[in-house]
Amino acid sequence: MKKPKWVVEKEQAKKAAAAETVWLFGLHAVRDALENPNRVKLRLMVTLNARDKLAEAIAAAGIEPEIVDPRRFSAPIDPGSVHQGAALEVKPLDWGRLEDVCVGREVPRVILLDRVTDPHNVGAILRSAEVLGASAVIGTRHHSAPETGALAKTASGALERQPYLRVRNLAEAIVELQNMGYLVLGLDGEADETIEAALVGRRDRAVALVLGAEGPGLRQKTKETVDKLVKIDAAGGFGSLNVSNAAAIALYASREH
Ligand SMILES: C[S@@+](CC[C@H](N)C(=O)[O-])C[C@H]1O[C@@H](n2cnc3c(N)ncnc32)[C@H](O)[C@@H]1O
Repeated sequence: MKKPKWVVEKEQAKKAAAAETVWLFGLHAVRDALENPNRVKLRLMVTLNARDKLAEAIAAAGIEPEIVDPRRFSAPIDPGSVHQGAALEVKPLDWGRLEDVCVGREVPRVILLDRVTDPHNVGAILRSAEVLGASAVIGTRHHSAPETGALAKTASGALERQPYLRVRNLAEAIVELQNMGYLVLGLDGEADETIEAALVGRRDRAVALVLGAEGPGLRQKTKETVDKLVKIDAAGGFGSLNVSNAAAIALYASREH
């Protein structure tokens, strides 16, 4: 019996967390990784059709592709995935330390994820973070989505450009950001104050936005460590947003308008 997609993704994430290499797939994700000079590329598998579509990027990367019959493409990547005839084995990117990616921009915005495990959500957050000009997305080393093909595909190239760091301890990272001068806001649908109200007169400050996991939301320790809990005002008065939608809205609301 075919395994459900979420089971396959969970297994992949477990393997990716332990493995030294990752398979990226899909034309967009593979092209952007091929074009990234900082990416260590190990093996490229393509159909003839995909090779033609990726010709420029393949030439620029100087990698010899292995041509694969489209009907036999499943190995070594997840058979259920939409690979579009292209898969690239890479080493995960190394973005360095928190202080390397969270300083340097004039008015930085950073997103922190408190155990967000769904690779599609993290991929979508990376994509929004890049579009909306965030400096970095920070997750936790354990219990958060590692770099996988599914994440890269949803990020649609943003994984190559948007720093994605996974730290050992989120509360410590929050304190580190506070020491760097960041105002750290925890996003919580039950908070009393809106994000807009919390930012009145503070838009020129560096801001970090902390979002919670799909089921449990922010952990108690995270709630106690942030400077303030804020909500995105829900017009309907009930229900919560998907975490990637909440991240995009919060990021947009926190910008210097
Ligand atoms: C699906 S929600 C989790 C819902 C969870 N039951 C809770 O109590 O927070 C995932 C994350 O998205 C963010 N979020 C969703 N809706 C929000 C809202 N209206 N205001 C602020 N943050 C929200 C929060 O960070 C939340 O932890």
